[in-house]
Amino acid sequence: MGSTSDWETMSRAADMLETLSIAHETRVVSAHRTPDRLVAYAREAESRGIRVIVAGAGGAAHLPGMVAAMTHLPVLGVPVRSRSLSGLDSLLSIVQMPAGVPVGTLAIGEAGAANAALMAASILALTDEALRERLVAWRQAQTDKVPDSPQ
Ligand SMILES: Nc1c(C(=O)O)ncn1[C@@H]1O[C@H](COP(=O)(O)O)[C@@H](O)[C@H]1O
Repeated sequence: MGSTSDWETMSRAADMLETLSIAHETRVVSAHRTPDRLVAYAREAESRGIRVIVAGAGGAAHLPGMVAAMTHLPVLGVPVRSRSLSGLDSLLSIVQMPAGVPVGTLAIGEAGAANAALMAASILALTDEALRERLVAWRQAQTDKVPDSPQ
């Protein structure tokens, strides 16, 4: 994430990864404030064994796109809700990538963060049968919790 202030949102992704027993790390990396850290993180991620990167940022959210420019790993972007423009700025900054450098962009805020983790799980489950089973079970539990009437 671009700032510690994003953690309230991005912790939803970490919680979901925890729930699905997916190994993960959390880092604060900013294209604007820590550009050298960004370059090192993006360039070294694949060789460190990372398989999917979830990048959350708000406002002028260049982080996901810059990471995607420097790695061949899948990058999932989460637009964090901003104070001034409620995250519309974050969304547009992340989603409007030029052709050739994709960022899989999720919804603004907590739902987007949780869904980024679920999307990462789906990607990883393609080559991990045990994870696929945990993901299917989680989805089924979600379905089972939905009442068929409001009262
Ligand atoms: N969008 C970016 C980037 C980046 O894109 O690299 N780095 C920080 N930020 C964002 O600035 C917002 C305000 O940050 P502060 O709360 O630290 O002032 C955060 O949502 C962060 O993601």
